[in-house]
Amino acid sequence: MAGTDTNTTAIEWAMTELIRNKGAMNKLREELNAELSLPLERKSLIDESAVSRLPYLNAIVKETLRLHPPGPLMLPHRASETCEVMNYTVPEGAKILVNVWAISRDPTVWEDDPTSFKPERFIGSKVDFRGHDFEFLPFGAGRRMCPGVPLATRQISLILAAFVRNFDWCLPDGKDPAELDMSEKFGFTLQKEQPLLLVPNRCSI
Ligand code: HEM
Repeated sequence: MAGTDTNTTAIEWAMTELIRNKGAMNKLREELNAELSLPLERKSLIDESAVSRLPYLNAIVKETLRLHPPGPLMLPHRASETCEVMNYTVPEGAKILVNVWAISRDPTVWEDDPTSFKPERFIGSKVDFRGHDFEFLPFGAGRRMCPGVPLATRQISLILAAFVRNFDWCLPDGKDPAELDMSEKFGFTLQKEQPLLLVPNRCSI
């Protein structure tokens, strides 16, 4: 699946959600300013080692991957032998597509308003994307799980942190974020149908 479309799609969706959820954007900026407040750090790019000290940023990355998994059907798998899954027979050789998009919005698993962007649901939660929590599989699971997880999560976190720490963002022409078109373009990756257009203003601090 590889890492350009997937990473850019995740960052675009994260910024889309943050621009619509001012509270989350402000909370992230507060966390970044509090954690990275040394004068030297303030001037430099955000260091990779800082990411582990930023729980709200990590929660935002997870919540974005939950609501907008860049690989909505993972990659096709093939059953190596006939097996029974929940009273269904899956014949040997069948092509299997796992609907990660639907699983990560399933109201029987995600009870707290599953279609809303709420990074807080991951604060204090052990649910992770390492392939052990089957309700949250943005990178797949098992032997063919995405090998790019460490690179992807670092890149997405660092880019988002740099965006939010250094700039105030708004929509062009004073457009109201509530009116943003949230349509998805279904394909190999789950892109935004209308690309996100934002105007950056340099932050004063
Ligand atoms: C947000 C970013 C990314 C997401 C959501 C993502 C998601 C996925 C998913 C769902 C799969 C299929 C897993 C399965 O079928 O069990 C996959 C496979 C793969 N990904 Fe990623 N990926 C991302 C970034 C990357 C990056 C950065 C790289 C490499 C630098 C990468 C390389 C690969 C490769 C090589 C495979 C095929 C693995 C195999 O078939 O054995 N991915 N990815």
